[in-house]
Amino acid sequence: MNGKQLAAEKAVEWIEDGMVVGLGTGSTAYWAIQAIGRKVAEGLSIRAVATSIPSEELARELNIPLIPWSEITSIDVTIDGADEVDGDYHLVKGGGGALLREKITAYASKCMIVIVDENKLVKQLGAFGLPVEVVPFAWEMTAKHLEKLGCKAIRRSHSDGGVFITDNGNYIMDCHFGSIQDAPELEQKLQHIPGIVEHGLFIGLADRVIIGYEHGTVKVRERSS
Ligand SMILES: O=C(CO)[C@H](O)[C@H](O)COP(=O)(O)O
Repeated sequence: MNGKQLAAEKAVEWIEDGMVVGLGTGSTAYWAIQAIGRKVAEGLSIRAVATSIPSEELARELNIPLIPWSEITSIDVTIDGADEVDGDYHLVKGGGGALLREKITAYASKCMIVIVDENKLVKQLGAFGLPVEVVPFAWEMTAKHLEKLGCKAIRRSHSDGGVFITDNGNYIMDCHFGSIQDAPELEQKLQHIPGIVEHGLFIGLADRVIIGYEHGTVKVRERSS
């Protein structure tokens, strides 16, 4: 098992019968969805919501019962990956472009479990370009406002050059800060720019971080509230 799979297998231990579960997005969340699918096949009774169309499709393939958002008031536990995690449980997310649905899901969750391999742990956020979802209207202007915060903002494309469009019909600007000195302060600044739908800084949302190491061990870190 690689570090991502180890973390995912550990995380599903927190899922109990009757829970509403949030399914994350990405190559680490993939392993968690697989493990949940296995448990459902063995008789675990849960209901789930997904953070992206690919995760929803995977859940369907594995017969994980999905429910509409209109039928729930909160989520018991969400298991999702991250692109960067610092020592204060601040995250950068959105490498897979699903940050808006991921943040809606994390915010609605009683417990957000973040699963990563050791490569995602950082002293300071920002080496990974911060994904910011923006509406297509006047996106060039929104990019200029983003760059005033000290980054280089690049509209995300596919390898064939086509513009990346999110599940919500928006663009992603990857904002290269190099290092983010004060993530909560940057979060506040981002809230004020019109045109931004959501950004990939997750502050105060992660409750537990599970780290899988290549040599086969797993560490669990709990955030004290
Ligand atoms: O935020 C995400 C998708 O929007 C992912 O959780 C993040 O990009 C980590 O992905 P991976 O587990 O593939 O490294």
